[in-house]
Amino acid sequence: MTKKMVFDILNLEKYLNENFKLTNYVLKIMKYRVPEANESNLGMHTHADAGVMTILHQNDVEGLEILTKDNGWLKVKVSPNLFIVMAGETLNVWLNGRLHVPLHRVLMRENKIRFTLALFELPKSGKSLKAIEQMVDDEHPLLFKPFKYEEFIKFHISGGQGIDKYAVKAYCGVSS
Ligand SMILES: O=C(O)CCC(=O)C(=O)O
Ligand SMILES: [Fe+2]
Repeated sequence: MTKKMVFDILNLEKYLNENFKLTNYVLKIMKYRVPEANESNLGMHTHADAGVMTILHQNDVEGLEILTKDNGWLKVKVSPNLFIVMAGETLNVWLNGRLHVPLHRVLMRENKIRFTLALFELPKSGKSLKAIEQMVDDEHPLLFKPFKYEEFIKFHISGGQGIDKYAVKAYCGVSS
């Protein structure tokens, strides 16, 4: 739904049906245990989601923090009615950088086990992922080289991105 809204706003409706064939959905429940006294309270390090879109929902334990454009950490309040929708780096590859992809992390500040329900929209294997032609012009030069998600994952697992938090950008970003 959110992806449809984004495509509509950018006049990309005609690409939407084709685009849906490129992805799968994966539902995950994540459990974060309470850190031991001698452990860091970092539940998940700072990252951008590499896929297309993520929808997150939490139980009653806070912890998700989103890096704002002015470099502050926004602590997400939990609510039974709150679903967080986040753009991932692959969406921005298709849109040639038109979106802001948020960096985020999890800090375990409360002394409680934390659960997150996450629905990830992820690219299918074997498909070439590249900017939609309409998004590339003289004012918006190509920002990412075409790539395959499974090859990116190999690079990511091998630590190829180094300390770069935008892993897809580190993998196939066009250097200016
Ligand atoms: O647990 C959370 O709130 C965030 C999880 C997350 O960022 C992820 O799985 O990519
Ligand atoms: Fe994430």
